[in-house]
Amino acid sequence: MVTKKIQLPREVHIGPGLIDNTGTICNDLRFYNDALMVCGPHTYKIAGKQVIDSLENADFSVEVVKVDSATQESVNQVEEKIGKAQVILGVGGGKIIDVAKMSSANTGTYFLSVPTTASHDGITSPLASIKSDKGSVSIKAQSPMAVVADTDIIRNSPYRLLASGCADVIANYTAVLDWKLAKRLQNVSYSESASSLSQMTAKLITQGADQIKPGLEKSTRLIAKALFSTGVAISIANTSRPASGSEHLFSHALDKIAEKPALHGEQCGVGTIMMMNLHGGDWKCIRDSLQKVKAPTTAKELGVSPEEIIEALTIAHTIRDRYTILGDRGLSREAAEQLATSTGVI
Ligand SMILES: NC(=O)C1=CN([C@@H]2O[C@H](COP(=O)(O)OP(=O)(O)OC[C@H]3O[C@@H](n4cnc5c(N)ncnc54)[C@H](OP(=O)(O)O)[C@@H]3O)[C@@H](O)[C@H]2O)C=CC1
Ligand SMILES: O=C(CO)COP(=O)(O)O
Ligand SMILES: [Zn+2]
Repeated sequence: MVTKKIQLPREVHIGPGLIDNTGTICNDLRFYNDALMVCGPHTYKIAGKQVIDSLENADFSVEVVKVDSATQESVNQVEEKIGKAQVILGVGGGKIIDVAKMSSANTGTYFLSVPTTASHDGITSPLASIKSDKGSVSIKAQSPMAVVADTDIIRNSPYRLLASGCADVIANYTAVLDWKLAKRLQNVSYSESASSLSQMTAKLITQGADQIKPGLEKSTRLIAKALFSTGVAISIANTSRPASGSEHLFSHALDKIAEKPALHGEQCGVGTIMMMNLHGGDWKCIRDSLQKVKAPTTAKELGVSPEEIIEALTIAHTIRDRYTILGDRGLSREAAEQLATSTGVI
C-alpha cells in the first residue's frame, strides 16, 4: 500500500488587526525568546514594525533580515542569521514567504506565514518557488505552523496585488486540465481530491467576480480564503500541479525574458486565457472573469511587448520537466503569434 504524508498549517488566523497578536500567537504555539523575521523593504514599513512590537511585547528578541528576491542567495542570507531562533516569520508577499519557508525548512526551524497582501497561493502551501537565471524551481519546503492574515493590512494593500491573487487562483482551471492531460499521457501521480478542491476554488472566484471590489473586507476574505484553499490543494497533491500548469510555465518564461515582468498572478492570468484556448475550453469566460476583477488580459496591460509574449510562449515548455498542453516541443513562433493574436493578448 502506498503511504502518503500531507502537511497542513496547524492554525489559520484571519481577521482585522490580527498583526498585533503575532507575539501571543507565537507563545500559544510554545515559541519563546528568539525569533527571526524576514520581510521586504516595503513590507517592513507596512507590517514588519508592528510584528516586531508585538513579538517584543511577548518578550521575544527579534532579528530582522530584509530581502528583495526569492533566490538561493536570499535563502542563504536568512540561514546565516538563524542564531537561536525557534521560528522564522515571513512578513510580506510571495517572494518573502517563499524565502522564509525555504530557510526555515533547511534549518529545521518552524515557519509562520504573515501575508501582507493576497497576491499568490503560496501563503499556506508547503512548496517554495525559488528563482535563478535558469528560471524557477518548485522545491519542497514546509507548511507554516500558523498563518496570521490581518485583513486590515491585506485590504489596504494595492488592489493590483489582490487582482493578481484572483488571477493566480483562476489559473487553477488550466493547471488542472494540464494535470489531467499529463495523467492520461504520462501517468503522472494525480489526486482527484486536490484537483477537485483546486477547481472548486477557482469557481469561487469566477462566480464571485462581480462582488470583488477594492477596499472591501468581504472581498479580501474571499480572495484570501481562495488562496488558502489552493495552498491546501497543493499540500494534498504534494506538488504545485493543481495550481501550476502551462499558464505558470508561460509566466515563469516571461519572468526570464521580459525587460520588466508584471506580477506573478497577472502573468498567470493572461497565460490562462491562452492555454484555455489551446485546451479548446471557454477562454472567453476566463478573460471576462479576469476583466471583472480588474486583472490584466493583454500584453499592453501587463506592460510587456508583443514580442516578449511570443518568445515566452515558444520557450515555456522548456522551463520545467512538467508535461502540459505545450507538449514536448512547445509552440512554433507562428502558432504562438496566432494564439496571442486570436485571444486578443497582442
Ligand atoms: N510557493 C508557492 O506555492 C507560490 C509561490 N509564488 C511566488 O510568489 C511570488 C509572487 O508573489 P507576489 O506577492 O505577487 O510578489 P512579491 O512578493 O514580489 O511582492 C510584490 C510587491 O508587493 C509589495 N507588497 C507586499 N505587500 C504589500 C502591501 N501590503 N502594501 C504595499 N506593497 C506590498 C512587495 O513589497 P516588498 O518589496 O517589501 O517585498 C513587493 O514590492 C513569485 O515569486 C511566485 O513564484 C506564487 C504562488 C505560489
Ligand atoms: O505559483 C504557484 C502556484 O500558483 C506555484 O507554482 P510553481 O510550481 O509554478 O512555482
Ligand atoms: Zn502561481
